[in-house]
Amino acid sequence: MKRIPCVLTIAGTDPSGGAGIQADLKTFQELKSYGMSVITSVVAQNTTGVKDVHHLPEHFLQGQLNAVSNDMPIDAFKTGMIANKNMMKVISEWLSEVKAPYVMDPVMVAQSGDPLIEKEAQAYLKEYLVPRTTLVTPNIPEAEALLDKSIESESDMQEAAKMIVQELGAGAALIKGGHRKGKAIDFLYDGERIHSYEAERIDSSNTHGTGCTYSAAITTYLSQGYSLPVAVKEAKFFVTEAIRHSFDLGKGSGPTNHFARREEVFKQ
Ligand SMILES: Nc1ncnc2c1ncn2[C@@H]1O[C@H](COP(=O)(O)OP(=O)(O)O)[C@@H](O)[C@H]1O
Ligand SMILES: Cc1ncc(COP(=O)(O)O)c(N)n1
Repeated sequence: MKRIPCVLTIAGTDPSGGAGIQADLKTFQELKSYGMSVITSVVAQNTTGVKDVHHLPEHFLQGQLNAVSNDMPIDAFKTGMIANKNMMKVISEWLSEVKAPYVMDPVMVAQSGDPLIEKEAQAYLKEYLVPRTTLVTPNIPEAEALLDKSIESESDMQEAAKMIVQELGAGAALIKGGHRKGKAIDFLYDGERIHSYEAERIDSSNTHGTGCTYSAAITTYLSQGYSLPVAVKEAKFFVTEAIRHSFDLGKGSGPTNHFARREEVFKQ
């Protein structure tokens, strides 16, 4: 029997289950790849925000990366929250040993506005990690921070996607329009052309972890051999349905619903 595709996330945690490692593993499972995880930081957070953060020591990050890659196949992987430069260095060295597609969600602040990465680390991320990616998936504030440039219009978004590839050296860039008004449009530049992905804006505040879920879904589809534009198209459908069928859980911005594509959910 052919083995199951194996997919890894390297990210921070969310004990309330909506974002970070927990959202990634749920997505991998739902979309039918074998999920694995390496934790960078343990975050005390919920739908209302971040209460506390504990960054794992570098040797612990290294130990987890070695434990996975010395033993398991990796068909695609993603990174989410990497809070500081020292952790980025460990990941950067590990990257030289791994040949699989790499999706980076350049996580900077939580939905609640709480910072998840040290300011000085942004430059390191840009210089050493972005050029090693297959795809980077910034939201608008993250793309603005990466390019030091403001992004207002759809043509600014497309221009930003091109700049992240042509000037920062990413393999491809997907600029997500979740933070704008109107339709939820994202633009992918894959080094050849711009692809656009459009969905209606759902009137919901349950968007905690949408970026994590989206990038995890793209990574899962890449692990299954889909091309990048198709992986993004399928993942966009997944995240849109996950927002549409979300539950009002918690007192803040609730989580998305990772079961949303299942037939029994559509029948409700
Ligand atoms: N209210 C919404 N309705 C429909 N799609 C949304 C909504 N909010 C975000 N999205 C989509 O969810 C995905 C995640 O985008 P975004 O919220 O910008 O990322 P992040 O979680 O990193 O801030 C994108 O495809 C975006 O277009
Ligand atoms: C550990 C961790 N990683 C990422 C996010 C961002 O989540 P969002 O997708 O809501 O911006 C988060 N809140 N926590």
